Amino acid sequence: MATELYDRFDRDGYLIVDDFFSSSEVSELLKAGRTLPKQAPKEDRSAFQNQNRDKYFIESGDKIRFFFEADALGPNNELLVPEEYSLNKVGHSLHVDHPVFRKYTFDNRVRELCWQLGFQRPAVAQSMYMFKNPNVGGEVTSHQDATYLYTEPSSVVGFWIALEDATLENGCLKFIRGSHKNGIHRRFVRNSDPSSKEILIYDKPECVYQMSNFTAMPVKAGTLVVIHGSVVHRSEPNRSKNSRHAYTFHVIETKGTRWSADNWLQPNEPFPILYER
Ligand SMILES: O=C(O)CCC(=O)C(=O)O
Ligand SMILES: [Fe+2]
Repeated sequence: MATELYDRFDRDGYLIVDDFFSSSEVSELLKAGRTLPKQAPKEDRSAFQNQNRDKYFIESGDKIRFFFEADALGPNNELLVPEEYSLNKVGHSLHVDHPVFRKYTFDNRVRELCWQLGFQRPAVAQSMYMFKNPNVGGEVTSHQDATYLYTEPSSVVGFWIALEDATLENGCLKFIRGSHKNGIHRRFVRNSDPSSKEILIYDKPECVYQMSNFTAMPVKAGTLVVIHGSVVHRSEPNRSKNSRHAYTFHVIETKGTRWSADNWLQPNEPFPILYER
């Protein structure tokens, strides 16, 4: 592949595509996202931070499930903030089970971009709506997406679409430019120890990355950020008054690759494909 777009992605490990969705399309996605908190469970609130011990997370691959911000819940899981500001994210089957998110995930512009990146038979493995709400919106610690969504050989690419302006104040994405060239540093896998309470574990300790190596990527609503599976990225907590909603989904190559049996996400049906070359 010798497109300029591919060359930039290959050099940096990420790609910024301005105005990927129009403002009226962004409004439709935002409206769908803003109705999600009303559908969240009123009891049995599962904070995102409890994912290791939580079956709620591991079973969410083919469901629309709700993950609360730790700072939004009190000791008895009561809401400490208004319902609309309480969620960290919703995942992981919006691209299958929600008509609006399905429509934009399987949009021809997404297919075209996958084509330009060289995908042969791309499929969508998962999707998430990220809220990053004012005050409570937590940090996303430095990571590589291939740690969580691993194919052999690695092929995952994230599509992250800002539905509100992402700024330095509300926790825009930050990247270590070029870090996708240095391999996958650790994996998040199903625990083979049946006696352990932890269903999912990391196979290696947390990596330490130099904060000064990160480049912040503030973007306008409607911008697509394409994220290489091996590029190190993060986002800071939102301590501002503005939310930072985003819709994100992950594409994998299904031709000539194998989905890892160790991944937390194990599909009951084949992942839906975008096209076959
Ligand atoms: O929305 C964020 O802050 C992080 C999202 C992310 O890491 C991803 O979509 O891969
Ligand atoms: Fe990520």
